[in-house]
Amino acid sequence: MTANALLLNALLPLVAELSSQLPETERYRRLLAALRTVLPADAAALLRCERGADGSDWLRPLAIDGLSPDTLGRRFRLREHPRFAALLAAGQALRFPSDSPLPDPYDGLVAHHSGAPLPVHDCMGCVLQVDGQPWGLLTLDALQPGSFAGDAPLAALQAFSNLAAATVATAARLRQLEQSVHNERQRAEHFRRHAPLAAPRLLGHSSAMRALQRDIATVAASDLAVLITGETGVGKELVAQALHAQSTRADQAFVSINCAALPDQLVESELFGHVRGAFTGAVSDRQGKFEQAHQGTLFLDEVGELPLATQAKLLRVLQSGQIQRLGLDRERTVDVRIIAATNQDLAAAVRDGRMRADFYHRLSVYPLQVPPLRAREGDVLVLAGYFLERTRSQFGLDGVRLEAAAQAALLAHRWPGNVRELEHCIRRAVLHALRRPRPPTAPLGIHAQDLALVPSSKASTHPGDPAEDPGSLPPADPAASAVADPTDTGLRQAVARYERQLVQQALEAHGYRWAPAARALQLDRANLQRLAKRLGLHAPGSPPPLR
Ligand SMILES: Nc1ncnc2c1ncn2[C@@H]1O[C@H](COP(=O)(O)OP(=O)(O)OP(=O)(O)O)[C@@H](O)[C@H]1O
Repeated sequence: MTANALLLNALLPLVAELSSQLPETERYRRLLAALRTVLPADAAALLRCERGADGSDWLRPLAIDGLSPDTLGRRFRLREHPRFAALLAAGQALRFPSDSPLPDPYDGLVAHHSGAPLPVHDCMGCVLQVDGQPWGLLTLDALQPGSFAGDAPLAALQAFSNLAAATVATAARLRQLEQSVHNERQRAEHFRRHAPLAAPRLLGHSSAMRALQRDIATVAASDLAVLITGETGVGKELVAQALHAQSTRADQAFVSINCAALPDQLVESELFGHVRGAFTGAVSDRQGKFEQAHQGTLFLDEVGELPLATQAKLLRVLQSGQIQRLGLDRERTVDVRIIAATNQDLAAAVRDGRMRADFYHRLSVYPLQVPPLRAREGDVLVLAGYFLERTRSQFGLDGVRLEAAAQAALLAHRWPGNVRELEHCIRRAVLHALRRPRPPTAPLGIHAQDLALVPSSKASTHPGDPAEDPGSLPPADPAASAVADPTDTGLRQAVARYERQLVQQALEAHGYRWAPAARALQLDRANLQRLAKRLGLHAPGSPPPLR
């Protein structure tokens, strides 16, 4: 193989490795290994030029090959090492005569030769220039005199050094780029956490909503704990955001936690944080939601789901303002405003012993009731328009029109899943309407049947009837709820079909939320999820499959 081919063979993998995730030390080590395949030597080193605080110049080994490992811990002061100084001054590849009287910086450090000083040997090196400045040095030592004789080794070293310098420069740029991407991400994350929450659009002109808006404005300015109640999907989280956005804490964090979404063992660690080793799996220190919300607002969603023991701890935090990370003795003071929400009857939960009375009273200093959608006269169309517009722009449609019969159907429906149900219904209706052929420029018309609403659902308006109670199933569609005739299909299939209807109805009734649907079916959430999966039902939160 020619010298050039050898050089190319050694360098190509180096260039390829530039884009890999190799740590810097490994990259440099491979660079030296490649150098030694081009130019056989007993020792090679890559050293970085550095300037000390006192202005003196130093060389720090970055990678070594054939030198004792402790070399990596040394630093060479330039003025004490005339060979290094000569290499830097030369600005190009330089070979020292075998009998050069200049002391060798690697005396006693060559791995296969423990003696010092080194005997007569061959030594050459070359400076790596990056952006016109000396960046470092490559050095090669061969114990056999004459190893580097002739012009070829010098030329090869020079060519290698030029490419190595380019490699180093590119690696440095990649690192800078990674660093700036990392910094940008951190800034964005910081901004996301601390940016003032844009006041959410709490749509609705009904008198019930106007009263709620007034209540929000009244209590927002205070630091009182607020308990937001209302059926599932009425917009409790939106109300919490509105409270925060109108409070004096608006430019601080709004942190939310869904108390139903976490297993009991994790809730406390999520709320209060933990230190490394506090429990199995706590591999590092972690801030809890309270610390994240310091000076801001903490929103405890589905607060009725908190275990009793956690309620007691939370109560202490609310009274003292002191939190303690799991596994740490020390307490820290936090300044957090609590807003909690629930779709349960917490007073009943207190009576049943599922909620501590003291915790309940502490939370409900200022209760806010969000009205169900059916109690907001006319708002359903305002909201439908808003969701239609959002879906239109998501799907890149020119125009979407709600036909008169569809408007009437929306107004007639009782909306047990409230605004969330409406949101899903509109998205599903648009998808449904899109399946109909239409002239390319015509706006998409949403017909009543696209909404797939159950017309009988307004029938009952008495308090306490199934539709008033978010825990119950909505009135059933006669077609959907007819029990499958087992003689048609066999018992097993008929039962599966019936199960599927019940689960589907419960999910729809509860805005496709697992927890309340599971409660209504008297199952626990995990069992319901397994059952829905087995029955081939879609996940809550995603629009249901088209019928
Ligand atoms: N007045 C409103 N204006 C605009 N969007 C609304 C309004 N009320 C609710 N929404 C939307 O409806 C959906 C459900 O609202 P949200 O999650 O706040 O309900 P929730 O009462 O907290 O539900 P859950 O009890 O299930 O936790 C969200 O997408 C929310 O943005």
